[in-house]
Amino acid sequence: MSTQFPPRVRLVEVGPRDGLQNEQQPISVAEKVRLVDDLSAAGLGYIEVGSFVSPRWVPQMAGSADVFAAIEQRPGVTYAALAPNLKGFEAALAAGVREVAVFAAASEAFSQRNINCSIGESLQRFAPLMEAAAEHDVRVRGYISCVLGCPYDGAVQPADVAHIAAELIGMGCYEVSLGDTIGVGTAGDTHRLFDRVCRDVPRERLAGHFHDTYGQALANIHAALIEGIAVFDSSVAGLGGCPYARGATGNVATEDVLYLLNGMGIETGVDMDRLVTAGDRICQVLGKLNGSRVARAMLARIESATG
Ligand SMILES: CC(C)(COP(=O)([O-])OP(=O)([O-])OC[C@H]1O[C@@H](n2cnc3c(N)ncnc32)[C@H](O)[C@@H]1OP(=O)([O-])[O-])[C@@H](O)C(=O)NCCC(=O)NCCSC(=O)C[C@@](C)(O)CC(=O)[O-]
Repeated sequence: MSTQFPPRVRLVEVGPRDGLQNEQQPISVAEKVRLVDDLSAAGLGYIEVGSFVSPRWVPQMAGSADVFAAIEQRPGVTYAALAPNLKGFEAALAAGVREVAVFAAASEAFSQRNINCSIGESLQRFAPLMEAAAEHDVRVRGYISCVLGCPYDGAVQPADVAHIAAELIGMGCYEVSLGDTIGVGTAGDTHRLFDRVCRDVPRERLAGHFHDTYGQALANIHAALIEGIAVFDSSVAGLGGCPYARGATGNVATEDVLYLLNGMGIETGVDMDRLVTAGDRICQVLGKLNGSRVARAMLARIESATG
């Protein structure tokens, strides 16, 4: 079998946002800034830094404007933030953010739990945001959660995901990231999903966002690569989880995705050693086990070599 894989993949690092949003313990602005700066120094060209959402809903993201003010903005790196509505967009704009992401869901129950409105209402809320973004020349990325299953509604139909993805693109999102929020999908599901969505949206405008709850994320990324998808979201050290999807573990670890891609000869521009160091550092700050198996293996090797 000869499969044509994309020669280059863009990694969207979501650790500082998706990774940290679920942490209960306080994390200082300085630590968040350090994480973002470590990640850009490792060569990541796209970093989701924070969220402009209600601090009552997601308290950990409350200081996002302060984080944006203090990070070192390297040329060529995109520093993005989530914005669920016009209020969030205006706050992001005031903080100097030049790229935002809106987020919808493929299931009604998750939409209600996550952003307190139906899928249709969420798209209506995005309309004035999209208008304002166009006016200020701010790029907008879109997310769809629960594309391979919902913790409340169960199965999700690929045709429904395709419909919402096409709506988001039609509204002006330059790319839509399809999120397996609870990590239940398999490689077969991933093939079927992208095969169906690509009938309505060009594959160049789609990304994959996999959580590793069932240990399937790398297999799903490989399946998506076969479908010609060349943008993947991941989180350093596998940090994360969604506050509105109980039991969902972190995103697939960036180190693990990088190891896969390096082994396939696919370019990313990311330096593994620096990335592992960045992940190790934030795990020590949080006092938690590193969720990347690659990082754990590399760190163990270094430890045994240095005695
Ligand atoms: C969307 C809302 C705000 C609706 O929340 P709501 O309560 O329906 O909003 P509202 O418009 O009725 O306003 C209620 C209050 O919130 C305020 N408010 C309203 N908007 C904002 C804002 N932007 N920033 C700050 N404050 C805001 C507003 O000003 C008002 O304040 P009050 O008058 O009561 O003092 C709320 O549900 C919310 O913030 N949800 C957060 C959802 C979230 O961040 N979830 C995690 C990220 S999504 C995710 O992780 C999935 C993803 C993307 O990674 C992909 C995947 O894996 O699936």
